[in-house]
Amino acid sequence: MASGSRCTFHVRGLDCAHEVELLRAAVKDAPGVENLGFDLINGMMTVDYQDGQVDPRRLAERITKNSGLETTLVGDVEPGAETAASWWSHHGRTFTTVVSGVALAAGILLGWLGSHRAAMTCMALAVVAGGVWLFPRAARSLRRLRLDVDVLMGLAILGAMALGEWDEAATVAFLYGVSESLEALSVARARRAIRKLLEVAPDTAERIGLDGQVATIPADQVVAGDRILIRSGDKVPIDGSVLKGRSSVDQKAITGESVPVDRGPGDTVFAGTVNGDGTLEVEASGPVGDALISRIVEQVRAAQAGRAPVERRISQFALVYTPIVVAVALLVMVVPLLYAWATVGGSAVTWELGREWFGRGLVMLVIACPCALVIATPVAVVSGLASAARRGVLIKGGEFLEEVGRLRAIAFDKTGTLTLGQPDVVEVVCAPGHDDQAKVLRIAAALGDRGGHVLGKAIARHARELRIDVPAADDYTAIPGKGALGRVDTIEYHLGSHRYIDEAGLCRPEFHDELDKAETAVGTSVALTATSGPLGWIRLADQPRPEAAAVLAELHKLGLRTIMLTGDNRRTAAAVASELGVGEQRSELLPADKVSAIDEYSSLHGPTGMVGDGVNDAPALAAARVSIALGGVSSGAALETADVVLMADDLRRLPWLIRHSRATLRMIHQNIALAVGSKLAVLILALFGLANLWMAVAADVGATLVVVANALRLLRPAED
Ligand SMILES: Nc1ncnc2c1ncn2[C@@H]1O[C@H](COP(=O)(O)OP(=O)(O)OP(=O)(O)O)[C@@H](O)[C@H]1O
Ligand SMILES: [Zn+2]
Repeated sequence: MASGSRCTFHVRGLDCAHEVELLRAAVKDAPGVENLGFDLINGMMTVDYQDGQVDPRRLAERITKNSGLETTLVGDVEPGAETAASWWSHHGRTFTTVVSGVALAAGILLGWLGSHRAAMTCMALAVVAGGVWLFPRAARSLRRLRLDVDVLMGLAILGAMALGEWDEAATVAFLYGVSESLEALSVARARRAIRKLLEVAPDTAERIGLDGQVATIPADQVVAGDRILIRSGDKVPIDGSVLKGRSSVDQKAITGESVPVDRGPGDTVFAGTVNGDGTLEVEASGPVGDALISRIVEQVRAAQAGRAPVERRISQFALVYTPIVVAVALLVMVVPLLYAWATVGGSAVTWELGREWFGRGLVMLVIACPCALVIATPVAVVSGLASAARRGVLIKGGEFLEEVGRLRAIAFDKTGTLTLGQPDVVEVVCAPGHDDQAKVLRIAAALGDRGGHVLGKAIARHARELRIDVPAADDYTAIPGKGALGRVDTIEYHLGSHRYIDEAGLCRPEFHDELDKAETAVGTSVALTATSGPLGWIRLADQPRPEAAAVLAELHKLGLRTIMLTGDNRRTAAAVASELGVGEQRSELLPADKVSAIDEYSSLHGPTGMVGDGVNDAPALAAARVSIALGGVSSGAALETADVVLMADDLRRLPWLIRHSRATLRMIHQNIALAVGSKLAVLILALFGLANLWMAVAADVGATLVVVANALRLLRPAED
């Protein structure tokens, strides 16, 4: 199979669902093109293609020619050209709409004053000004036999002119201009909101030179290893680790919570966060482009480029809806005439009758436009994604926003998710017949040091705190969900759950009973054995997250079921579950068992999401309808793999996320109902000859306006 490449284009005027259709059509037959992505917020389009089959520059020319939208390959644009045409590309539509509106108003006024010729001229001007964008696009669509908004509106305007209804034609042209400007404005609004996310990092940094002199340089010139001075009250310009100084840092830009965190030598600070009252000297970990905030912005950008499933369904609906309404419109235009001719005869087919029904048909052509309907979803989705990002919740696409809103249950991993994941050793116990506690700790630490398991690492840390010399283990092998084995001084040892050493045949009856008893105490006991038999066990205790109980209670109030999935032993699991008030719990699960538990739970209770810390729960996260990772600030891995990332190392945003997703879904549904309802109302009025063209367009524009305004409410900064 040929491998694929991706190229990105800047498309001038790409800011609504409508242009997306034009662009899709423009590349449809190009060989080698595999997948298209659209970023309405930044006016970008990405094309995935098979290597060697597509010349991106030629493709840009082709798209420009076929769609009429000026398309340039990113990297090819000279900065000068960008600004030259930009006033027109940004404000051109608004400008022509205003001209059209003024001409229309003048025309109406002159009409009242009885100056009919002058009024007609003004109306004609209003049509031309309102139609400069519309007619060329409509012509292009017609050539490709596409019935889109432009074609329908264009036909309505021409039809009205044919009937001599100049004021109607002018009104339609003007109102359509208004609706287009509104769409562009609403997208510009969302675009700004996302850009604001980026702007949290300052443009300059203060670099400390080798001679100790401080120089102000552009932030994007910082490279890994630079020493950066961050004064009290300043924003941090780059990600890095503190070399000198101590201060509190407000991480709101990243986590959405303005709880200051203490930072001193060795700690990490992030670009975009705000330094408190100390001065810090920081070693940059890399260029600004690699900073966490840049990655978040990149993810949000990519997220809103995709289409949410509701959006896709609406587009499909529009694809059917429009031709049907157009067909009805045509029937309305001809059937009454045919009927009159068949029943009464040729004399009944009068100019008056034709005019009447032709007019009603035109109204229906306008109703056939799916505008408000199509814009209803993307604006809501983009607003929803952007406002979530502002609160430290990174959602990887509209589909996940939608899925979260539909969840019926949430599964939680235990360690690191419902608990802090920082276990401490509370007890080291020797097996019957042994008495060297230090040896148990030393060997366990040697194994724990090799792997990445929290329990093993905690044991190793504890041993070092007691100044025990931890030897290096050889041939370390981890057995996920069970334990690990390895060699210390050529002797093989096993470290793991009681179940693991039972299954490995390494347990002994007396030890078994004592360990069983010990497991009634708080915490998790990890057993250590040699091949000759048990040496002892180490009990570790982890703290529940302080916010966990309240979060679980709130989720229950929101009507969600909760379940805890853990590899830990039954008693510990039960103790944690009852302390926190988790709905259900399953224990002693291997990673694969967690996957089947999620599947089972989903089929019993409906869509189930999974919350984990993204460290060792990847399979279960992947199995869930939506995977939610917490602690984006502390684990970069979570940022890449989970569908939703709570940037703070904290569960409190979870109920907010549920409410937010549900609110977004509700808003989308309201918007759709509104758009469809207003169409239906006009349709019925039109059938009875009670609606005219401007009413139909006004209903469309009105609905678009309300729908967009409604969706933008999601961007409102709220206290929570
Ligand atoms: N590398 C290891 N070192 C020591 N013990 C281990 C190791 N791997 C697993 N265990 C043992 O197996 C049990 C289950 O481990 P596992 O890593 O599956 O837990 P988990 O499912 O991640 O826990 P939780 O569900 O609480 O997050 C642990 O409680 C521990 O006793
Ligand atoms: Zn046993």
